[in-house]
Amino acid sequence: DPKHPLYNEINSVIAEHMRYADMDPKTMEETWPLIYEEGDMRVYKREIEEDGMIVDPLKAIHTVSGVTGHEICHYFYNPEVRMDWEGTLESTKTMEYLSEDSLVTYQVHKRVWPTAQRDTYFWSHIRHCPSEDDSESADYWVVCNHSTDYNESNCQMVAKCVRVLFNVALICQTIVEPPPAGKEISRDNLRCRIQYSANVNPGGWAPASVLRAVYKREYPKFLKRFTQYVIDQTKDKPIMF
Ligand SMILES: O=S(=O)(CCO)c1ccc(-c2ccc(C3CCCC3)c([C@@H]3C[C@@H]3c3ccccn3)c2)cc1
Repeated sequence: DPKHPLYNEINSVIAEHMRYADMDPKTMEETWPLIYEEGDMRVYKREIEEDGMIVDPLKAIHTVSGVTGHEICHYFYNPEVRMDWEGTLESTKTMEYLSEDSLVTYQVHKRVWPTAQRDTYFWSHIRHCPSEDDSESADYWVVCNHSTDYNESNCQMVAKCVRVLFNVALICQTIVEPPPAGKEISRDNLRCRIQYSANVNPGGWAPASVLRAVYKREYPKFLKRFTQYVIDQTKDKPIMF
């Protein structure tokens, strides 16, 4: 029985993202042009236009030491800390908690000259996908942010903003190097493999050259800033497995 009106939609969007989980860099590079590489971070992008709109899908694979997938997803999902790490936002407002793992948010992005200011209205969902008993499958934590029009009429929107439509997923896998026998697991034994995918439709006219420059500049910056934020927030805290 659907727990709330978006329950079924969320389930099918998550299932779709999980189908593409675990893209290894080899397979990626065959079909996704690499646009940025720094340390363990690789950012890939395809150039796609839909009725004259730049809708370039983006995928990033990153490995971050010292944190778990649960911690990465916890801070990515938590609306209370969004402004602490999201440098491109002017405002964020939690409109409604659908359950403790699903909520609806309205955000206004900082204007990207010369384009009109953008806003987003989306559901967020956080989920732990444990590996099955056969332990073939891996253990994932997932957060998905997806545009919606659910109860939009209740939302006081900022005038003149162009609505961006998007579908974003953050899929994380924790790798634990077992510590010496009898020793407790410390953050030195942790690595988190992150797969970030973003499909963003800018929602209205924007010059292709400007958009592609923004994508190329903003995504790596965004991923670096967010992952560093989680490292800083968790370093003196007990590990969230
Ligand atoms: O990971 S999330 O779910 C985190 C929720 O806060 C998310 C991240 C980014 C966006 C996003 C929204 C608008 C725009 C553009 C479109 C025209 C003018 C602004 C962009 C462009 C790609 C560039 C960009 C990338 C990263 C950060 C900010 N800017 C991205 C949406 C959601």
